[in-house]
Amino acid sequence: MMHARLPHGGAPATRLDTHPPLPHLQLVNVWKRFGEASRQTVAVSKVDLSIEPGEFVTLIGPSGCGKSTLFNMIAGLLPPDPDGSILLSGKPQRDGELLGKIAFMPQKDLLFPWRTVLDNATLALEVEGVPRRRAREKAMALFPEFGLKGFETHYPHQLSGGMRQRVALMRTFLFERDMILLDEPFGALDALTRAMMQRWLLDIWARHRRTVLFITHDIDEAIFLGDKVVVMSARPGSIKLAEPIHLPRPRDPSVVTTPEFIEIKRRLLASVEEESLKTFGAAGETAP
Ligand SMILES: Nc1ncnc2c1ncn2[C@@H]1O[C@H](COP(=O)(O)OP(=O)(O)OP(=O)(O)O)[C@@H](O)[C@H]1O
Repeated sequence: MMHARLPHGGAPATRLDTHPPLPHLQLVNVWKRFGEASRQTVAVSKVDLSIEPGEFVTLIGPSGCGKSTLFNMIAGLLPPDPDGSILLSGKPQRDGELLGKIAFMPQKDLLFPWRTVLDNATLALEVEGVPRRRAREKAMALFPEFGLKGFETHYPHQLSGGMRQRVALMRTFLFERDMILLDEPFGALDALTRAMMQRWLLDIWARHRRTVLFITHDIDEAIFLGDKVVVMSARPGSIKLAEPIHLPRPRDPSVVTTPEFIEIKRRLLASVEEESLKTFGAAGETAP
């Protein structure tokens, strides 16, 4: 957005100042502690993170480092401790205010087995109060793009793993929010399906231009998809590293064999492994 500033005298400004857009999401000193005093678990500590409008950010970290806790706080499902704040487009969000403002897809696809693919896809819209007919029209328009045309009246058990994930993603996209959180959406898929789904998701993202925060355990996936890869430390999870990925888009699968990709991977792998070893060490200390 451009704003012309008028100097005090009221004469027209001689130059235009540009104000960069506000970050879509800002986490400022975000903490989450579970339990009381001596039995307290600090799941997330002093997290500072900024995500720009339209950015695709991938989040990676060792098991149990607090990724899902962070995700739940951003989705408005869990209140952060009062130390810090979460801002959406520059506006601080008080308790409960975030709920419903961000679309999210949890780790499990949560498709209802007794509902058809179409009825699963429209679920979030129905909950929002969109009339059933309108919800169905909106969903039907997305079926070809999500590779599900012809499967509208199928039931989840009749679909492959990749198709189920596409139904869950379609439901998330249909819940029309500018920001989408995806918690390991491809974690359970075989390598080939996963690679296909990654390319497909980038394609969808390029067309719909939502802001995405994507949790993964896979470093290649994090680099291939992301504009920025964020590495979380071992619990209590904080941001250890935020690495911008300048690989050109659209990204071809062969990018993973380029020296640039391999160099980024080497750096990130060292960082993630250091944290995983801490988790591993801590588990060893408490073992009987
Ligand atoms: N409701 C809760 N009560 C108490 N402790 C919790 C609660 N939720 C999470 N924790 C603890 O907080 C820590 C972070 O958990 P979280 O599920 O956020 O990690 P994660 O990084 O998503 O793990 P994974 O990668 O294995 O899915 C863990 O030690 C977990 O046991």
